[in-house]
Amino acid sequence: MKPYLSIEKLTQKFPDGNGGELTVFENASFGVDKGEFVVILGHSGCGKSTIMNILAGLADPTSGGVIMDGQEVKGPSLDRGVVFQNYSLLPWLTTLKNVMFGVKARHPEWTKSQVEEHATKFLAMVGLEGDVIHRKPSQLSGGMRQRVSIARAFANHPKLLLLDEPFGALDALTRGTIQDELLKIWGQMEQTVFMITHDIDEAILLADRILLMTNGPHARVAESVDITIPRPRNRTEIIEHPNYYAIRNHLVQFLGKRSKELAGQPTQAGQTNAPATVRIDLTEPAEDPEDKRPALKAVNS
Ligand SMILES: Nc1ncnc2c1ncn2[C@@H]1O[C@H](COP(=O)(O)OP(=O)(O)OP(=O)(O)O)[C@@H](O)[C@H]1O
Repeated sequence: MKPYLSIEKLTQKFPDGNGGELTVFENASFGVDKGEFVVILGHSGCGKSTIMNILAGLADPTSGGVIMDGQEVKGPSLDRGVVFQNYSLLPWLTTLKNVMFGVKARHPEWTKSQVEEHATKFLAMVGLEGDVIHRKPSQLSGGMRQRVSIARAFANHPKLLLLDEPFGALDALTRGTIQDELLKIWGQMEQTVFMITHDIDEAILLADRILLMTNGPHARVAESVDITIPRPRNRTEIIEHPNYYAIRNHLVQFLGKRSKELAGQPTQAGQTNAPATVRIDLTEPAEDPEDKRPALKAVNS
């Protein structure tokens, strides 16, 4: 059976500025299940934002396509919500009205008070209550603005929520608090999320699965790493889990070394670049009682 979101043989080429062609990625194929939180990690320039723009329907790939819930993704739609690093709030509307704006578009049949109640509920879920919701974005801190964009995105309950480095502009303390709020709100809804980040610890905290991209050009999604740490997760306790550093080391090693080694290998005609599944679980008993090595399995490789 096809996954809820299916990325099929996606290829992106751009003019390289010298009359030639830059192949960013080729035949990238992977799936995301309904309600899954998937994070993509890779070095600058490998094509993460390009994939995100295609998923959002803001750009067309050179070839290949994206199927979501049985339909091909074509152009932007309310079914796909995007949260960017720069908040993209409407500056002339209050916090509450910024959230209501999207809810009204999604549910045109709702009364004004239904829309307001729904928006207020989601703002409260990210800790914005009272007078603050009647302030305009310019009167809020960066962290508060990002909370508003998260509340707005979740309040619309899109089929797919795309997060493009949403915490990149925030200080570490605020970032931590909002990560917790994001986890809380995500835990209460069956929301499919696809997120870009450069922060390995953030990726482990939030994701069900992390997709690892090799360096470009000719980048590919080489691995899909299962995050074998039970939920609910919490920033301070997660590091105590036996799998935490084993997973972290695998990711660091991939980004530091293997992303370069695997880079730049053009695909054969017709080849599909599906990622290998990696599952690291030190809590699983080793098959051979004498074997004390970490349980590391690669499937489909
Ligand atoms: N419209 C465009 N025209 C030409 N080249 C482009 C265009 N958009 C992106 N590129 C090139 O495609 C490659 C991938 O860019 P992309 O922004 O997707 O990378 P990224 O992985 O998101 O990087 P970062 O982590 O720095 O945001 C880069 O080499 C970039 O220069």
